[in-house]
Amino acid sequence: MIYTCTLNPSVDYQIETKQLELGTLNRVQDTAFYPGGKGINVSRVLKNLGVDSTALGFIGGFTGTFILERLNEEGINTDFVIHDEPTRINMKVKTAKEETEVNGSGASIPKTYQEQLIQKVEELTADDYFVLSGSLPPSISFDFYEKLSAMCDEKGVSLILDIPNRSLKDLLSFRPFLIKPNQAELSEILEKEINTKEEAIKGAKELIQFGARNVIVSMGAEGAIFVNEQFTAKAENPTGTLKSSVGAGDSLVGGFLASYNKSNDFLEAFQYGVASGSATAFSNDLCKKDAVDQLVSQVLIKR
Ligand SMILES: Nc1ncnc2c1ncn2[C@@H]1O[C@H](COP(=O)(O)OP(=O)(O)O)[C@@H](O)[C@H]1O
Ligand SMILES: O=P(O)(O)OC[C@H]1O[C@](O)(COP(=O)(O)O)[C@@H](O)[C@@H]1O
Repeated sequence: MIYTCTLNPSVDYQIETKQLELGTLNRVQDTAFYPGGKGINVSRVLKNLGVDSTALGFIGGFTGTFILERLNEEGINTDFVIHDEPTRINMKVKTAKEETEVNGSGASIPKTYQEQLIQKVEELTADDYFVLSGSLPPSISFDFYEKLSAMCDEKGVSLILDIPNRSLKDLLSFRPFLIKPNQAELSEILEKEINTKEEAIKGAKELIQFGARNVIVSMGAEGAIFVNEQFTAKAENPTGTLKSSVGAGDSLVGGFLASYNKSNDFLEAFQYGVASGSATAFSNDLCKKDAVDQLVSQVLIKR
C-alpha cells in the first residue's frame, strides 16, 4: 500500500484576477477551493491515475472537515489525526503575467496528537511506500521528520521525501527510495546556484553520495532530471499552455509512483511522472489520467 503523509495540509484557495495591485482593492474573475498540501496532492493524483493510497497527517477545524469531505467524495482512503485548530488556508493568485503564492504557517499540533501519528506509522511494513511531503507546522520540529524517516529505514518501508527544507541532507542517511527537490530547493540544500540540467545532475549525484537511492530534480518549465547509481536521465516537457503550476511537483511524484508501482521501470516511471507534472501545469486542478496518457509520448527522455 502507498501511504502519503501531510504534516501541514492546506485548503488551497485559487484566485484568478486580471491584476494584483498591493495597497488597493482587487476584484477576482474566478475562484476555487481545493484540498491541498503535498502528500494530499500525491494521493489525489494517484487516485486520478487509478492507484489507491491512504492519506495520513494532521487536519482540524472547518478547513479540515472540507479536506476530509472532498477526499471522501473522491474515494481516497484517509486516516488523519484530527486536531482542534483549523487547518491553514493557502492563497494561490494567478494573473495574466504570473503566479503568486501566500502559504499559511499552519495549526498548532499538541504532542499527544503527534504521538498518535507515530503509532499509525508503526503499523507500516516492508511492502509499503511512505510519501512524506511538505512543510512542518510551526509546533513540530525537524526531529519529527527524522523520527518518521528512521522508522521507515528500520522497517524497510520505501520512503519518498519531498520536503521544502534545507536540512533534507540530514535525512539521507535513512536511505530514502526517492527524493524530489525542485531546482530552488536543490540550490538551498547544496548552498550553490543550480541553473542548468548538468548542474542539477551534478548536485543530485552529491545527494546519492549522502544516501538517497533515486533523485528527481524538477525544473518547472525546463523539465526534470533523474539520477541513481546506475544511470542519469534528462526530460523535456511536452508543450502546452500553462494554467496553474500548483501541485505540479506533487503530480510528478504521484505519476512516478503510479507507473513504478506497475512497471518497476525507473525510466518509464520518470517519463510518466513528468507527463503528470505537465498535465497538472496545463490544467486548473491536478492532472487527470486521459491528459497524462496523451502527453506521455511527448516527454523526451535522454539517458
Ligand atoms: N510551465 C510548465 N510547463 C510544462 N511543464 C511544467 C511546467 N511547470 C511544471 N511542469 C512540470 O511539472 C514538474 C514539476 O514542476 P516544478 O515546478 O518543478 O515542481 P514544484 O511544484 O515542486 O516546484 C516539472 O518537472 C515539469 O515536468
Ligand atoms: O507545505 P508547503 O511547503 O507550504 O506546501 C504546501 C503547498 O504545496 C502544494 O502542495 C503544492 O505543491 P507543489 O506545487 O510543490 O507540487 C499546495 O497544494 C500547498 O498549498
